[in-house]
Amino acid sequence: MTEAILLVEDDASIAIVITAALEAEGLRVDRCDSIAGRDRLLAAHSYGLMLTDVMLTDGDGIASLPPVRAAFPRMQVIILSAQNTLDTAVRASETGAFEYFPKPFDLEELVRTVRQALGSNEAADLSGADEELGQALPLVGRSPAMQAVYRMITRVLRNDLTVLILGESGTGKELVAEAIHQLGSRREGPFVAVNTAAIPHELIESELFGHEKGAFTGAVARHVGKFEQAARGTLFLDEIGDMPLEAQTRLLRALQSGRIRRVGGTEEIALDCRIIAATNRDLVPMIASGQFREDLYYRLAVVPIELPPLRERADDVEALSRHFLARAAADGLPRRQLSAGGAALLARQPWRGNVRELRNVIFRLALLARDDVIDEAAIEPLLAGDVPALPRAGEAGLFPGEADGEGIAGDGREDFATALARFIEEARPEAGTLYDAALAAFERPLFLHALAQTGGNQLRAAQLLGINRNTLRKRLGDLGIAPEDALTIR
Ligand SMILES: Nc1ncnc2c1ncn2[C@@H]1O[C@H](COP(=O)(O)OP(=O)(O)OP(=O)(O)O)[C@@H](O)[C@H]1O
Repeated sequence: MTEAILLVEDDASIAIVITAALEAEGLRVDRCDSIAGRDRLLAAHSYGLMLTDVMLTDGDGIASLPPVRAAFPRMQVIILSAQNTLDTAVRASETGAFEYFPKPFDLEELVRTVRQALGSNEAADLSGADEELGQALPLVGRSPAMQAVYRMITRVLRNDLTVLILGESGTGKELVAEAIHQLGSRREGPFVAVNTAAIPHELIESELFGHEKGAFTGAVARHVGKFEQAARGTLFLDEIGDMPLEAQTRLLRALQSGRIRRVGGTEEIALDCRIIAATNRDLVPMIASGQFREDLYYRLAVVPIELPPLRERADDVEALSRHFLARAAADGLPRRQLSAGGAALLARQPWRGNVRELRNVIFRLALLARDDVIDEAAIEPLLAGDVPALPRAGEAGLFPGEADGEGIAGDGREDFATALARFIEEARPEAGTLYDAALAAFERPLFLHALAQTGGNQLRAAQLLGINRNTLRKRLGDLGIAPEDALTIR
């Protein structure tokens, strides 16, 4: 069943037009004109998608979005705005919105995008449709190993027991943590994920516990840490095996006492979140060598859930592959089928990067394959690593060698400066055009690469590049690149 849409728009005429267009498509739309109205509807109903204006009567639709995104991570968001400034576009893209529509917009394009956004939800749902846990679980796989994982998940849904998820990188640890949150009793609260390995050591405590203004040099304002941000929800501590010892000690103290104190603070704050930790490290030898606190291990591993590597559940590879093909199609890539031979070949691979690697291979196949049916012949070159690192548009580029798929840096051994010098010498662009020509030569493979990585999704490509989406759109136009060009790689 298609999910309902929440429209937050205070311009009545625009709201009427959008509602009519979506209802004509058989979609159900609930409407409100303020942030307060939005929050009331969100608390009472479930939506697959929210369309929101930015300037609302009682506040800013973007600024008020983060808690909504955290509380309803599966709900897609499309931002509509008349404030077509760079700032609004940047802020919209920072929220991870599915799309950003500057007003006036093309109604047909909006309806198409709504369908696409809902489609990506449905694709995510398809997988778990008849699993024991019902529609909401986005985990795919019916192997005995995954059945054991599902059973463990069901055991922690109606309690707050601390869960430790163990498994190699890419086995789906974060997905399991999200599933526990979404299906569990804290689903109305936020899911806050922290990658402890990605935070500089000296900032871990302040990130987790927060700090008071002036607690240390640079602490110019009070900072609310992840524990507090996760109030009423779930705190996911990823890569726990990489946490420095002092932070482990503080974490242990927090878990033991059920209270935290901000760095530099005196006030004790009661913990109100479920803790899920994960690691791809083998903690037992780390305990033996003194790198990981044994008492913390036992605190965290109240309920251990072990995700086996994909090579030990080869039975799941076919279902996962089909699932990712559906996801790719929902993301706008060509819809592909997998032949029986192709599925068998994929199931035989070692998948050292586990499900993440399989996912990447399937997305690349969806993008690169010449035929709609993916068979052994289409898969083999990818497994052999026989794919150019940077996709090309299928036309001669400005850099020598680009037309041969070698990208900007020629044969890959040449550094960028040398390639540029060679370009200036050999391409001999007309006087006054050198800068633009060089920029185009640099941007073309870069943008195609970003589009290929994101399945042609411009918003996500812009996020990957770290540039504004409108800038990307404009440059693609200037360069004559259509997002589909990323799909034309032979
Ligand atoms: N059973 C599954 N069904 C569907 N998708 C999956 C499954 N397992 C993993 N994935 C997908 O594979 C990718 C990697 O999963 P995830 O990030 O959860 O792995 P991880 O174990 O947390 O990795 P890391 O240790 O590197 O953080 C994600 O895109 C995730 O959605």
